[in-house]
Amino acid sequence: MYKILAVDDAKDTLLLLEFDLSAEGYQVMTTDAADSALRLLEKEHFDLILLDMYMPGITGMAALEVIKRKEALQHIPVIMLSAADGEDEIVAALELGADDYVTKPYIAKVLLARIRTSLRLMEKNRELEILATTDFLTGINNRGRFYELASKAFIESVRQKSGLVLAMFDIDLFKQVNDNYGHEAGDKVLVEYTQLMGKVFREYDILGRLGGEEFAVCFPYTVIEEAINACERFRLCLEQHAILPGKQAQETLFVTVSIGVASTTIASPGLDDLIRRADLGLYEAKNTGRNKTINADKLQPINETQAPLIDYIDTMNDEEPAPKVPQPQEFPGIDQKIGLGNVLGDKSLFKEILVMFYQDHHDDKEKLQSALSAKDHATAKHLAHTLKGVASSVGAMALFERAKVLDKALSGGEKEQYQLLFEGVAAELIKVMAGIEQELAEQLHNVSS
Ligand SMILES: Nc1nc2c(ncn2[C@@H]2O[C@H](COP(=O)(O)OP(=O)(O)OP(=O)(O)O)[C@@H](O)[C@H]2O)c(=O)[nH]1
Repeated sequence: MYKILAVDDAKDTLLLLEFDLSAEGYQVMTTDAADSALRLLEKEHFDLILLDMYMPGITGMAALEVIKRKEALQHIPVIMLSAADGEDEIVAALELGADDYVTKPYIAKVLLARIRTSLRLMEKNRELEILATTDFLTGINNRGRFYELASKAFIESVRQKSGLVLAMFDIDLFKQVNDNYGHEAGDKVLVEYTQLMGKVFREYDILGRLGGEEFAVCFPYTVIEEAINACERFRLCLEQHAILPGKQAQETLFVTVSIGVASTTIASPGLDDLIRRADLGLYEAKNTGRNKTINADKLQPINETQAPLIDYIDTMNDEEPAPKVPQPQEFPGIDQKIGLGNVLGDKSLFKEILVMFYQDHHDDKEKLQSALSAKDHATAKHLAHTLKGVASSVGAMALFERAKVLDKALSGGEKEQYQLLFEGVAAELIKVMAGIEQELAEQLHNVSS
């Protein structure tokens, strides 16, 4: 039931309004002064306001100005009621933000019709706002809304000198979920994952889906240790959370998540910097085995001039990240445990796949370079994206990471990064392809002849 606030200094008008509106099924509250109306609006929720223009004390126009300036109130439709029917008054009220203007004495039928129209418009605006700010699949804040809310929380934390923490989340090897169980199952995982987030984190933590399988949480009034505890609680819950990939599915699946966490304890010039640092923690988590939370505040301080590049450069070091368990490195640049795992340990099938990978992608370096030189970024993106996918399938994880950052840069239009990132991909491609060439020379020869 809609709740309407009627404000008028004439008691008889209030009685009449109460009668007409109640008869139409609205819940009505009345008050005879603007100051008490503003106090009521602070305390209670209303769906619409009927506001007299001229009242002793604060005028209706002054109250209107306050309502339309306050973020929490400005969406409430206001219909001005006035005996004054001069065009200047009407224009002034509408320009100040009134949604409609009705002259007194009013005709009940007309006033009720105008109320219905205002409420209908308000509903449509609400729906549009939800569409514009909510992630369609999971129902949580989308990227834009997350940034808006987190920015406000950041500014508030600076004002209040209170702690604020930002965490970036990325589901591990999510591509494999899609590849093995289908896209619908992938969507189901994302939905259940978000529901679990909603259960584990507090109501006033800000959750957002930044895109794909990437999520973020902003923790206002929180120190990093508390946020890490919350993230770890979530990570452990997720690890044990069995997901049924489809209605008819027999077996359940499990996913894990990598998390990077950064706080404002380390002077942050802004939210973007905080996000960038949390992202570094996330990369570190991915590069050191996944399914873990990394405190980015404890990572090596970054030379500020290098900072914008760091997302990309950190995966382009000459040194490979040290694997947890040393792997027999038959194929340079390829983690056989992962590659073999993808074909359920079938070694001969794995070798066949490597041969196919070689055939299809050994000249990707040249193709990528010529697409970039021709500024054909759509083709370059397609190549990088495909390479990323197949590299992870064969276990070429460093190549996967480098193709991934190039793919991401191409999606984001970060032109100045393209060549540098391409060189990282090219170096890794040369290494991986040379290894396959050397180890599988015979098979490659058989295929080509
Ligand atoms: N089902 C589904 N998949 C999505 C959605 N958005 C993105 N994806 C998929 O998420 C996958 C992300 O894969 P990658 O970026 O390669 O990373 P990953 O497999 O999670 O590997 P790591 O992040 O390195 O652990 C891609 O296969 C996308 O197609 C979505 O809305 N639904």
